[in-house]
Amino acid sequence: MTPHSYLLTTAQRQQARQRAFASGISATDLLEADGRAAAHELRRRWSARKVTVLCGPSVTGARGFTCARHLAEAGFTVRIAVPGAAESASDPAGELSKFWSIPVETLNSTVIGGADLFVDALAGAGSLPSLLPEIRAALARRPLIALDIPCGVDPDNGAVTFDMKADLTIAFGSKSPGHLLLPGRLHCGEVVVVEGGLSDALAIPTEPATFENIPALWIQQFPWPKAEGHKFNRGHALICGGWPMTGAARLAARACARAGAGITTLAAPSEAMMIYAISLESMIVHPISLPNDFTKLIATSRFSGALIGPGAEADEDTRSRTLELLRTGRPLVIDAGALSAFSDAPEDLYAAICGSCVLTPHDGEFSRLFDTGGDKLIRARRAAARSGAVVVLKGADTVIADPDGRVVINGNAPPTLGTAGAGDVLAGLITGLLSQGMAAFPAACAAVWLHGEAAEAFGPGLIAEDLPEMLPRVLLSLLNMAHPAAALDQGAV
Ligand SMILES: NC(=O)C1=CN([C@@H]2O[C@H](COP(=O)(O)OP(=O)(O)OC[C@H]3O[C@@H](n4cnc5c(N)ncnc54)[C@H](OP(=O)(O)O)[C@@H]3O)[C@@H](O)[C@H]2O)[C@@H](O)CC1
Repeated sequence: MTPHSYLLTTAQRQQARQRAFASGISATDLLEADGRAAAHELRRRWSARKVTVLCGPSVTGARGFTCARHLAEAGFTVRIAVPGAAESASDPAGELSKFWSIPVETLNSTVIGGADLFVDALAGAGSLPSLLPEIRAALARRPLIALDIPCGVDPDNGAVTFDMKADLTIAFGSKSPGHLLLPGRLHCGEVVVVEGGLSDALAIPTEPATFENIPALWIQQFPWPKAEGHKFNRGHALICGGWPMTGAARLAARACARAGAGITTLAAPSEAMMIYAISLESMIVHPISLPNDFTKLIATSRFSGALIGPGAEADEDTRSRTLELLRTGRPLVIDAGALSAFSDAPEDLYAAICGSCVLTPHDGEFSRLFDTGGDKLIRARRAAARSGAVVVLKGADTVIADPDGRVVINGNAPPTLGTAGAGDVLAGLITGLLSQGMAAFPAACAAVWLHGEAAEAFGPGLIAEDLPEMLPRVLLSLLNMAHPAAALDQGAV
């Protein structure tokens, strides 16, 4: 895992600052570097104009003061406004005030009026109920740039207590979970990370580690086809099909094959045999008629990864098949009906999980199996620790948690992914990667990222069937990132 995708909580940032102080860097040095970097980013985007910087009493407020000075030196007409009495503005760095030449004013309609640009350096100032509606309305009429994170967004979990939306958020050194988790993400606008005063080395956090889902996290482990490979050693995936909802497993099977599985076998209820056989031309469809057909299939098949749940009834049959698959010890994805089949006794599922296993619940399925208290990071982390499986807690801000405590937050999913069958495709993608030997946590992260990229590449009008068909394009750009020379060989420019 690369340090560049670390997401730092407030406590981890404070610890990083303490490490910086212990290494001889002063608070003033850090704030100067952060303020200068923020001003540089603003100057890159806007020419000199009238800007009002709203500074709270926290470290973010101090960054605002420093940024304001750098903007003034660059020719901007700058006003500084603080909530409450101007004379009560604190100086967190202790020494910074000697650099201020701009008068500090009380935040009110007058100081807001006439500005072309606003900088929100209020983070950590609480919910600011004192910001009057007319001030908020004025702020909404001009570009609003937040330092660290918009006022009212909790950096640790994305909870929102105050409705102020930024057009751009400037984060220092790394993002925070609140930049990616909903609803906070919707208040951040574009998020840009600038290099502030804290070096990467100082910012590497103590546990628990949380990351943004970027290819650098897992690209080295991605199972590209090998020159000496053939279909039997590229991964053999077993997909358990349902009836009468056959679409779900068919979508999963297509995604699984597109993710690179050399062979995809579908275990099909005999009533649905023809449907599966006709629509999945390159796949092996294996009929399941008698009660022990499934047992025989998994005893004789050399599958290296399996999926159960899409389109399956949440009943005793599904439950016992899931347990049978778990007993093989081979990599397994448990989704949809196979998760809900354990609603009455989730402990039975936890007890049976061993080896490489991924659970892919949406919020509804999650609530049937796990404790729903706490924010999304807490819920996913606790569920992974409790079950011993990698948990993919789906949503617009999908969180992937490993039982060892690592968590990844995904940020590339467009709203079009909220469509029937998209979850089935994701389950198939994970299965395809698992069956090729990729470990459960990176496989889940990679699949979630590919899923988001495929939807983004397709654009508006997406239905789940489009996702597997977009994968070749997305995989080619991933190959470009991994091995630029190899991608050139395939005609990429
Ligand atoms: N072509 C096919 O064959 C297709 C087959 N499919 C198959 O259908 C099966 C049923 O899947 P399912 O997810 O629709 O139903 P189910 O498990 O009853 O949960 C639904 C309840 O949970 C809640 N809920 C909360 N958050 C939620 C969220 N993010 N997404 C969804 N629900 C959420 C919500 O409760 P509410 O918020 O309404 O109170 C809702 O009422 C499954 O096997 C799947 O593979 C489909 O994939 C489509 C294509």
